[in-house]
Amino acid sequence: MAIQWFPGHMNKARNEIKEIMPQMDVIIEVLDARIPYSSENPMVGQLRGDKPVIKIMNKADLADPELTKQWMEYFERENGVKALAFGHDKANEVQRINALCKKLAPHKVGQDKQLKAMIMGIPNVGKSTLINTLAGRIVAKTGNEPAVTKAQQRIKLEDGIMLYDTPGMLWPKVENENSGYRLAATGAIRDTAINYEEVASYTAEYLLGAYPELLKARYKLDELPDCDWTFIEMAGRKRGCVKGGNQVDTHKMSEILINELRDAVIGQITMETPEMRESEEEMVAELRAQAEAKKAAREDEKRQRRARARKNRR
Ligand SMILES: Nc1nc2c(ncn2[C@@H]2O[C@H](COP(=O)(O)OP(=O)(O)OP(=O)(O)O)[C@@H](O)[C@H]2O)c(=O)[nH]1
Repeated sequence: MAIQWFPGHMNKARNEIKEIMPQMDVIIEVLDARIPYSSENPMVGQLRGDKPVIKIMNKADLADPELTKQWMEYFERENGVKALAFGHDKANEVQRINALCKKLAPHKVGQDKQLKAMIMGIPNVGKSTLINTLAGRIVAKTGNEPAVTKAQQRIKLEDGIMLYDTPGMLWPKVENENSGYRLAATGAIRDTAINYEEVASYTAEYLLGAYPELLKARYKLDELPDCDWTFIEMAGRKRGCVKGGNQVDTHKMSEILINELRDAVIGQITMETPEMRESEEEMVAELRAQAEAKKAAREDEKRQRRARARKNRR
């Protein structure tokens, strides 16, 4: 599934971040705890240099607590990275972020000093909600639709911290098709850009492997389906998604599955593990290398053709 969704303000954001990054003391990266790999912004890795990063595993109330723990340990193995998990109730967490910022940039703590923290995150991870909680007032617009945050702003927090907000960003091209499905399933991609049936099929296959009992219980299935489409069939009938000719309305059942996954009514589900990240990164690197080799071969062929033409002209 190719993702055709890249608002122009995201390009602008990249340039803005590049420009202000050198002044920053700490980067706060907001992730969706259900997809910690796919909701990572590649710009953080590309532009951070050796700046400390706090990874916020947001929406942890919707995610699998055991996997959230594993992800945090995994992230913290990287130099200068700390991870915190936040759910809906963020008010109690403000002190934890402030204290961590200060711990990571102690040279910016004290009278007349200002610690600059940049907050980054792909659309709809809950960045604005977190900013409002940190600020203790409404400074950022929140909403359930991705790409609500559009302009950059600075927010003065207590304790001498200046928070730099950046517009929501998704990367220019999602090279990993599986990430595309998971971003769509959890709601990071606009609904108009997704094919419900494809996303539901991917989701059902993943859930059958990782959380079969939750699926069985939620959809009151007597037995475990053997594949994604058997699941859509069985669950569709249980839910009364049937149209003319006693056919299952697969589109309707697909919508139900995705909406129930997003609302966590199936259970606390995480769609990625650190192992998946490792293997998919390898796959992406391989695909990239293959594409580059193909491009080099094409250019080589062109060069040879030009050389032959020159020779023939002589
Ligand atoms: N369950 C749950 N929902 C959350 C949490 N944090 C935010 N949300 C919801 O997620 C949705 C998106 O939140 P926003 O704060 O608008 O997200 P954003 O990252 O600023 O989005 P953009 O403006 O598109 O960049 C809203 O419906 C929030 O209520 C959380 O910790 N748990």
